[in-house]
Amino acid sequence: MPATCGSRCASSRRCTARCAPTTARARAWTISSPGILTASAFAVPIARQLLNMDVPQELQRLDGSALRSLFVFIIAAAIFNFAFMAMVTHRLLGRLRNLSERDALTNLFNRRAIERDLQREWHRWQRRRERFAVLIVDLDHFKQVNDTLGHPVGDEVLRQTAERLAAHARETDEVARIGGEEFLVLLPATSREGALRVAERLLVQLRAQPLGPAAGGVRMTASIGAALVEAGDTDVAAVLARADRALYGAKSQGRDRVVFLP
Ligand SMILES: Nc1nc2c(ncn2[C@@H]2O[C@H](COP(=O)(O)OP(=O)(O)OP(=O)(O)O)[C@@H](O)[C@H]2O)c(=O)[nH]1
Repeated sequence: MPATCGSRCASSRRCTARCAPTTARARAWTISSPGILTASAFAVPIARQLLNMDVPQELQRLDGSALRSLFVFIIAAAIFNFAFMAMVTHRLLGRLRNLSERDALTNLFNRRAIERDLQREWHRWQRRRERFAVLIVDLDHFKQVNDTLGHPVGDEVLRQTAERLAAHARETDEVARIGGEEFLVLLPATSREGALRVAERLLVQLRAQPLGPAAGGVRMTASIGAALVEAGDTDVAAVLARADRALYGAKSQGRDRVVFLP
């Protein structure tokens, strides 16, 4: 278990609020506005040049219908260019967003993304009294895998563990990698019993089958600290602190188990 576990929730960086619905548009504007301003700065002198230009003799000789065709062609080319650039920008923004929200090794949500979603659930809880639970899942004795089979196999263990967690969480739950061998499962709109059922299922799925050959065929277990949002909680950090303490309890009681606090 990382040494920082106990202090995690005291950190304001971990629990920073990000308001999901408005940020995507705000981010897109922040990224594209310098481009728009630069383009405008160039557009004015270029337009002046064009207005001052003499019409070439070849163009002067064109009749009405040829001029119309040329005009239509120029407009069509401009529209095509605009649509193409808009599509490229849209794809790039999508990729950027994906990169900023995903863990590079496992492709699960990263800490930043799950913090945003934790805040969203916190607001739901405050507005509608909809309870959410968190599970902190920490692999047992993972260091031994690295020490005996090497770091690349350790990485594969993390990847395959991530796949199993994601495959056996509920459709509406979110799984994130928040540290080396530590994962967080966010369970929206749930009860203590519901969260316990999911936690037990994840433990069974991890220990039931050894991982694949690329992960050394090792059989991994995990310890889970679980917590449900309570009336006395002042923020998300309070819930995470309880899950952290529960995880510590699961480790000290012998690992491969879930402990629920309070
Ligand atoms: N392969 C690999 N190892 C990592 C990564 N991130 C962290 N680690 C290793 O994970 C190990 C975690 O060790 P510990 O915190 O002692 O945890 P543990 O061995 O699972 O022990 P318990 O949690 O107490 O059961 C350390 O050896 C880290 O170097 C990673 O991305 N890839």
